[in-house]
Order: sequence, then C-alpha cells, then structure tokens
Amino acid sequence: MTDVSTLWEVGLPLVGTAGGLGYAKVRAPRVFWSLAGLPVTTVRFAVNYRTTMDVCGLTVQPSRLRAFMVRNIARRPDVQPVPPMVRRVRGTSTGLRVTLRLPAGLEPADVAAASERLRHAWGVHSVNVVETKPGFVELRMTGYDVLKKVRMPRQQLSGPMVVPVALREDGTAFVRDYLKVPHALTLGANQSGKSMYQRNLVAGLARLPVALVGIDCKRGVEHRGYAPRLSALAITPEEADGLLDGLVGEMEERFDLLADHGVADIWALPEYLRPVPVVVLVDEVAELFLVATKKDEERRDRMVTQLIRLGQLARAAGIYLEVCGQRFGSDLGKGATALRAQLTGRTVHRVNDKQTAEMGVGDIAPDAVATVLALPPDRPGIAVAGDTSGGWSRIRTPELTAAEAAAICTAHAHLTPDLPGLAAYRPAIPAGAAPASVPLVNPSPATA
Ligand SMILES: Nc1ncnc2c1ncn2[C@@H]1O[C@H](COP(=O)(O)OP(=O)(O)OP(=O)(O)O)[C@@H](O)[C@H]1O
Repeated sequence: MTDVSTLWEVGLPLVGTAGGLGYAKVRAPRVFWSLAGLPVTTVRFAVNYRTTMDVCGLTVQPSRLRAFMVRNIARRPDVQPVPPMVRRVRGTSTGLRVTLRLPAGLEPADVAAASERLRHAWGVHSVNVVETKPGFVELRMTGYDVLKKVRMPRQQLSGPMVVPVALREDGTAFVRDYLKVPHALTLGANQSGKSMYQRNLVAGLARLPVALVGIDCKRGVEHRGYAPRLSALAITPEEADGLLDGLVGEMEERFDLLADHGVADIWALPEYLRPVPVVVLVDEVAELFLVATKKDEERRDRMVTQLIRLGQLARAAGIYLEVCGQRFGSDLGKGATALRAQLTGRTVHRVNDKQTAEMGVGDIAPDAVATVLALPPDRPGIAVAGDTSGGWSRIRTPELTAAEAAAICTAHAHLTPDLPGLAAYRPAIPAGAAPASVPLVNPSPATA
C-alpha cells in the first residue's frame, strides 16, 4: 500500500511535468524554451565550450607570453590552444546570446563558417554570428524555430524613421530604417507574402509623423484600405504620372529650402522648419512599365525618369521609395535596372525562378540567392532581407489582416499631413474615417 502511494506521490507529478513540458514544446515553444531549453543549453554550453571550440577549429595557439606563464607560473607542462574568451552569456525568451572576444588569428568569418557545427554541438535551432565591434562577435542562438509563429520582440530599436516590420531568424526585429537605407524593393511571386509585408510596414509608418503616398495601379485594391492615412493616392498609370511629377516638384521645393538654410538634408534643419518626411509606396511596379500604345510609351518613359530622379536625389529631401513587385529586371524595359540600383534595401520572398532571385539579391548579397531559392512554398511571409552592407537574414512578418491594417490607418488619420502640391490626389475617405489634417511642417517650438 505504502509503495503504491509513494509511486502516486512521486510518479504522478513527474508524469504531469513531463507531459506538460511535452505539450509546451509543441504548442508553446517559447514557454518550453524558458522552462527547460534555456537551463539545459546554458549548462551544455558551459560544460563543453572549450571542447566544442577545439573540435570546430575555433582555437588558436597561445601567445608566447601566455605559454611562458602557463609553463612557469601555473607549472603546467602542456600548453593548450585557446578558444575565444567568453565575455557575456545572456538568456532571452527565444534563445541564448554569447559575446566572444576573438583571439588574434580568428576572424568573425571563421566563427560564422562553423555556425552549423556549433548549432549541432549545443543542440539549438540556429546559430547566427554577428560582429558587434572589431574583435568581438555575438553568437545569437535560437532555441526553436521562431519564424513558425511570429511574435515580435518587445524591446525594439527606435528612431525618427525606424519601423519594425518582421522578425529575423535570430529572434531580433527586422526594421526599416529610412535614414540608413532610404529606398527599398520588395519582390515575390504570387501568394508569397508581399502584401502582408506592406501591411506591416504601413501599420508601422501610420503611427509616425510622416506623409504616406500610394501608387497602386491595380485600381487601388491594396492601398484603398490605407486611404485615411494617405496624403495622396494614384490608382491608374495616368494618375501615377501626375503624382510623380508632383513629388518631383515637392523635392525641388525642398532643395530650395535646404539651399536657403545651407544644409545638406532635411534632418539638419531645425525641427520647426523641417518638412514632413514622405514615404512613397509603389505597389506592383511592373504596372508602371507596361505599355500598349506609343502614347503609353512616352508616359512610361516620363514616369520611369521621375522615379529614377527620386531614387537618386530624394533622400536628402526626406522622400523615400518603397517599391513592390513580382519581378524587377531589364525585361521590364528602359530604366528598370537603373531604378533597381537605387533601391538598396531588398526583401525577397519566394520567387518562381533563379533569375528573379538574382534580380532581388544577386547584386547586394550573392550568397543569399541560394537561400531565396530554398524558401519553403508552404510558409508564406518568409523572405530574405538584405542591403548593400552585404548582411542578410531570413525574416517573417507577423500576421496582420487587411482590416486590421485599415483600422490602424483610420485610428491614425489625424496624423495625415497635407501636401499642397499633391492635393489633387488626396484619396476619398470612407465615411466615418475623415482625417483632421496637420500642417506640412512640424509645429514651431513657440507653438508646440
Ligand atoms: N507572415 C505570414 N504569416 C502567415 N501567413 C502569411 C504571411 N504572409 C502571408 N501569409 C499568407 O499567405 C497568403 C498570401 O499572402 P499575400 O497576399 O501577402 O501574398 P502576395 O505575395 O501579396 O500575393 P499576391 O501577389 O497574389 O497578391 C495569404 O493567405 C496570407 O495570409
């Protein structure tokens, strides 16, 4: 009887805990990681760090001084090769971060090349290596597949033009920072997740003091929902033509303002004089390039020229391009590759062919092409994001419905600035969502 009751008392909680952990592993990997994965991985890392680094080829011969000290002060005859020094170990809700000081003879690329071996040695889902400053790298381990069900980290980078859009596979937020990467291109096949990406971007931008301008020549099917937060919208190539002229006019006026104050870009102006930043969202860019008649051709050439001018010059005037499409290559016609070269931020979802993957990331991060081609078709929203720094990573946006994005735009309609030069393109607002306009420039310190 006593044996049976002991079995119940000890066995039941054990079985319950094991069952709970098994359930959490599948249904709540974040909880499982915090309760079991993190402690186990931390111990595993601490116990076999030196051996792992040794077998992964990440140790170097010690300096002569160190060898001398080991032999003569520590009185040890054998002088072992040294691994990178562990400077910091920090657990997160998705993984483990380890800062390493690299010894002379090792470079970040050596550690990155071993990341697959380290991942297996420590039994984690992924290991990403990031150089934090010269001589230091951070190993960003994730304990589970964070892209399976995206939850954005609570702590996010901030700045005047920073928008968190998606989650990287190392568990950090992927942000669009318009001051660092002013213009960007998003590519992807049908149903690959481009609209979801745009929705997340618009939802983030809608909360900032910026003007949003939409060009959606699919009769506005994507952008109409954002109307309360748009300062201008073009839904046909004819309207896009006029709108782009208006934007170039706006840019030239801003250059006059910069010249009058002797500064190089709008962020150097005092806040009360600074024109509101403008983000131009172009959906399905191929629609601007397609021509049926000779007259269309003239319009196309004009639009492409204006877009290239904006791409080349508008950053200083605080006008940023966010272009989206299925493909963007020389087959679209004159000016396509010149425009693409200006769009240095790249996000490439699943594509149908190698050529499109190369159009997307081949010029900025050639080693990312294979990863784009391997993006799983059954997981829409996963993409490769990179820029001209050569750095890239796999990302996935959180799910956001069109209705939720539209609701965010309506809730922030009062932030929609008037752009007088584009007033003719101000979209009609659905009833009940009328925006109260704010002035073109930020309020002066006296009135703020
Ligand atoms: N990050 C994501 N997480 C989960 N599901 C997603 C994600 N992104 C997209 N999807 C789903 O994939 C499908 C296609 O997404 P979306 O409409 O964004 O693709 P698209 O590339 O814009 O397609 P199209 O070019 O045909 O308009 C939708 O059902 C959407 O809900």
